Amino acid sequence: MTGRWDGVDVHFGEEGGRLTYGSYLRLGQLLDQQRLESDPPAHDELLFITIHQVYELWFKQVLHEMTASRDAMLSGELWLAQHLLRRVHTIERTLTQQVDILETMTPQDFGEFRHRLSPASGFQSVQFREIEFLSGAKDPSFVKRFRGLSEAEKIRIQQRLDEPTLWDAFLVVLEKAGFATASDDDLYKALQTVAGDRAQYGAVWELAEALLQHDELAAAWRARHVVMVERMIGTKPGTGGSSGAGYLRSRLDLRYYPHLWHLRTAL
Ligand code: HEM
Ligand SMILES: N[C@@H](CC(=O)c1ccccc1NC=O)C(=O)O
Repeated sequence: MTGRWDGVDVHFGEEGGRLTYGSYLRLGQLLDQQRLESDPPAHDELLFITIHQVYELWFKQVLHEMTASRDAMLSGELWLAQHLLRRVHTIERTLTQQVDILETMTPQDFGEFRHRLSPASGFQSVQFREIEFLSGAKDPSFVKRFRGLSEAEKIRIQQRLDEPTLWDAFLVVLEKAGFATASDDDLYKALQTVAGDRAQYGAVWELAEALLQHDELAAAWRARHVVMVERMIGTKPGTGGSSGAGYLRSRLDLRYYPHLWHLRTAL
């Protein structure tokens, strides 16, 4: 296609000759990654795969932003740290809303291919566990429970166990602002002072709020996921070998930043 722009002929989509929409976004590879297990194909299995792949793409983005936010805290760039966390919040809201799409699938239609999925389950999502670890909830017992990880995945998850979390980085922020954080008492004193003097500690307060928001949104996803599970499979055990909804309910009280929640009672 040819057009005119400021008197210059432009051949739309041909600038540079090589890069195209599809080649830039690797659509050939991306759109060839949805392979059904069911045979004959169950109609809803494409939706199930697509939803999970979209989740994993957003998990990758969330890890990218959380890592940069953690590093920004460590180097004292507080505005950037909260800015990136706000982007994470927006993605997290989208991830919870996506449950609506999957819930257009009925239990009967899920039942057409569910038996093919065992022993796979969301339990084995490495990026999901990386997000938990980087947030602050490091639980090495999950690493042992993974099966069939690639070498690259093993290295990645171990690295997440070894590196500082968002919470570690926030403690560094408090220390650089002049607070002691060694004991719980020190920490609550610091958080109270920040909360009570936002004129002076506005950037630190905003960061604490952004962390709490991340925690709340993760809890909202867990709550939404378990209700979806009850709707889909009732109290059946999970394909991943857990009790199913019972196991998922046992994780609902998980909080990344219990100190920030505890503080609310004192505000
Ligand atoms: C029909 C829809 C779904 C059902 C019935 C379902 C069911 C379950 C069950 C029963 C478990 C416990 C592990 C086991 O299988 O024994 C589980 C864990 C999990 N699922 Fe799903 N799930 C669904 C959709 C999703 C989606 C869309 C995601 C997004 C990635 C997801 C991510 C996870 C994660 C990360 C875990 C591990 C949670 C943890 O250990 O705290 N699930 N799911
Ligand atoms: N665990 C689910 C199956 C399931 O949802 C699933 C299976 C394979 C890969 C990802 C899954 N998603 C979340 O667990 C079930 O027990 O029905």
